[in-house]
Formats: sequence, structure tokens, C-alpha cells
Amino acid sequence: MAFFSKLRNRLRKSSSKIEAGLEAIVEDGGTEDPDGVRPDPLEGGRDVGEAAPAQQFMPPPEPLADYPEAPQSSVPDLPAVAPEAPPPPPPAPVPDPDEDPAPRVGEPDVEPGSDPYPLLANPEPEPTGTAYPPQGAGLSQIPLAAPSGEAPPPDAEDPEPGERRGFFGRVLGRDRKPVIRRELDDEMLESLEELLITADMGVDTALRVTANMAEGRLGKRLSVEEIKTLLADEIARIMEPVARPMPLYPQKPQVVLVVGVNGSGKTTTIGKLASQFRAAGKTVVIAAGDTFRAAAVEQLQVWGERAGVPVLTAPEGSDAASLVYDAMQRARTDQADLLMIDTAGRLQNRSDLMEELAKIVRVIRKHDESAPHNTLLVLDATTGQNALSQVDAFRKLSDVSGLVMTKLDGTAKGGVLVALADRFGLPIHAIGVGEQIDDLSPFDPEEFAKALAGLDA
Ligand SMILES: Nc1nc2c(ncn2[C@@H]2O[C@H](COP(=O)(O)OP(=O)(O)OP(=O)(O)O)[C@@H](O)[C@H]2O)c(=O)[nH]1
Repeated sequence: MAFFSKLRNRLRKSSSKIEAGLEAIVEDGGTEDPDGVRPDPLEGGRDVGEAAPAQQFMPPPEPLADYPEAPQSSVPDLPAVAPEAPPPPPPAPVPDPDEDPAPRVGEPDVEPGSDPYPLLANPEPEPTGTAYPPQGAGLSQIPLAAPSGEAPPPDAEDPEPGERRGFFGRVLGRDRKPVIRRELDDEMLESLEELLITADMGVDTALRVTANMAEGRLGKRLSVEEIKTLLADEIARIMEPVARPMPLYPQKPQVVLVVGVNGSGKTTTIGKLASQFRAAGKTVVIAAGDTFRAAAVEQLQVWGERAGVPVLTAPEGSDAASLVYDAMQRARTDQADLLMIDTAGRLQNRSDLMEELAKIVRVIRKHDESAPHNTLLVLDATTGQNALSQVDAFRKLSDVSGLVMTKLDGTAKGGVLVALADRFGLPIHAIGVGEQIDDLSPFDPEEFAKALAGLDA
């Protein structure tokens, strides 16, 4: 629950856009459910959208003021920390999520019983090609519901009026808010499609998602919560096959080439990943292969310092491939587990970029024919649909093996991740949800889907 709340909080712009849109769609042409009782579409009870039995004894429910936004979790971020995590601090309430600063670099901060390395569930090397960490590590290991016997966390409060209330509350008709339902028809489907397109899901994916949501439900009356659930299920179904952690291989060094347009978040992602690898006991070397921008090199040095990882640099304007050659040698001499290589991202000068990347790969292969072992494409979620053409372009320039989507915290365009998964099926290894060193989360399809659809956990 706590980490779900955090993810949802970080995805707030995307989720509130979809949430507000769904509410408007259902209210427009919807009517109050006579008994206001919300059937659970997934756990038996009345089928989704089935007409409610006529009410005989209950007065019409009084409209209530909007229920307040649930207080966010007081549980801290899931950071990359030193392997010996100290015992968890006593819980300190954090009343306002917006004022909840991410832990500072180097601050150990571990959820009891959780994996301290969200992207590295198993710090031991796996056999060649094994996904690392195994599916389901990281965020998904955090229980989404309070263990039985404990008081439910505040954000587990009943989100929708009409849900199972106390007997007296029901009889007296207090503590209720009417549930609005709207019949699912072509007009409503069109509005849903439009909404998903504005959330950057792209036309094809939006059409597919809404068609699947509507299957067998045309003519039924649906509430906002039910539509959110259907939407989240559909998104999770698309995302499930692509949610794959970055594989680790036994080769030393494992060479990770990081590509992407300028500003997409390559440097930051390299810093965050290096920090997590380090925390898992891996030795890492970084090569600042974007030799065109002195500022990019300096920035990488700062991240290297934060992560405690050496950064190899070359003078501005020098040959990136020769730096990479030296970096390969250094990584071998140091017996480093990983070599992470930053690259320039000037897509506007595509032929130069292509030549440079090809040269870098040739040089890497002089040392190890099987390298690079991973080519990570870093995409900025705020670019929306443009991310799709970036994938197209970089797949022509390099052998992209997986994606990292950054800046999901600052955009209403989170739906683009669904479009990417639907169109390319490339593995999504991680998502960036902030600028701090531990703001890189493993990609959990179900949590992402719920957060994007604006569902409470
Ligand atoms: N909010 C947010 N900002 C991010 C995230 N990832 C990166 N950034 C910010 O995006 C900006 C660009 O990130 P960089 O890592 O420098 O991007 P780059 O691809 O290396 O760019 P160049 O150095 O120009 O090649 C920086 O201000 C980062 O702090 C993220 O997940 N969330």
C-alpha cells in the first residue's frame, strides 16, 4: 500500500487526468444508482453494470462532500542502500506527500522485510540470460494491504460511498454518497477512447484497450470505480509481458551501452543504476562517452561520486570510441562486474550518431565479441508520442535490448508507456520517478496500471 501510494503520488498528473476524465464521462449522461451499493466487479456479487434492484426502504442517499484525499503513506522511499541495512526507524507520520522529500543520497532507508535493492532482487550472479532481479521483485514485494489484525492504513478508507458500511450507516442512509452509473454505449466508448488518446496512449492502443473493456459489457451500467478497474486490468494485461528487469550475465565486465536523445535522462539513469549495482556489491566503471558536451561529462562525474563509482572521461570533442576502448581495458584490469557507457544523443545529426555508435560497438567487440550485453534506450515520458519515434530511430541505430522510461513523475503523458509496450513489446526494465538517486523503480505492471487508472490499491 505504502509504495503503491507513492507510485500513484508520483504518477499523479497522469492518473488525475484519467480520473477526472472518467468522472466527467460517467457524470455526463449517468444517473444515480438507486441503492448506491457498489457491486464488486471482480469478486462476485452483482455483475458489473447490472441494474440494481428497485429500492424499497431506503431514502435517496444524501450527497456528501467529496471525500478528502487519502493521507499518503508515512513509509519512506525504497532506496538503494548499503547491504547492511540498519533496523527500520520508528514510524514517523508524514502528513503531506507533496512535502515528502525523497531520502537524500546515501541515506539508508529500508522497509522492514523488503528488498533493499529494488532493481536487484538477487545480488548473486545468475546464469547467462537470467532475468535479474526475478520478476516481481522490488515494489511488488511490498505488501499492498495491511496484514490482518492491524488497523488499516488511512488510505485504505472506503473510497466509494455505498460500499459496505456499518449496519446503522446503511439504515440511516448517512455516510453515503450516491454512486453514478452510466450505460456503456458507443458514445461513451468514444469518449473513453478520446480520454486515453489525450493521456498519450496513442490511437491504436486506445482503441484496442476500450474495445477489450467493452467486450460483453455493452448496455451495462458502470460506475467510475468499475471503469477504472476494467482499465487497470487491461493496461496490466498489455504491460505484463514487457515488465522485465535488466538481465545480468556472468561476463566480466558486463557492458551496458546507454543510448537516448539529449536530455532524456541517460546520465541520471546511469547514476541511479550504478548506485544500485554498487549497493548490491557489484563493482562498476562508468565511461562518459558523450564527449561532445563538457557539461554532460561533469554531470556524470557528480553522479559517479554519489554512487561511489569511477567515471572515465576524455577531453571535450575527443573520440568517444577511443575513450570506450580505454574504459574496456580499465574495467578488465579492475575486474569490474559492469561497465556502463554513456553516449551522445544528437538524433538531429543521425548519420554522425550512427557512425559513432557503430564505432563504439566495434571497439567494444575487440575486447569481447559478445558485448555490448545490454543496450538500454532511455526515454523521457514528457515527450509523449515522440517517444515512439525515438524507439523507431534508435532501433535503426543500435540493437536496443530494453527501455527505461524517465520523468513519469512530472507528466500527464504516462499512457505513452502503454503505447510503447503495445507497439514494440520491448522489455521495460525500470521507470524514473524523480531526480534523486533512488528514484528509479523496477517496473511493476500491476501497480503501474492501478496508479495510471487512478485506482486505490
Ligand atoms: N523529474 C524527473 N527528472 C528527471 C528524471 N530523470 C532525469 N531527470 C532530469 O532530466 C534532466 C536531464 O537528465 P540527464 O540525465 O542529464 O539527461 P541526458 O540524457 O544525460 O542528457 P544530456 O546530458 O544532455 O545528454 C536532468 O535535469 C535530470 O535531473 C526523472 O525520472 N524524473
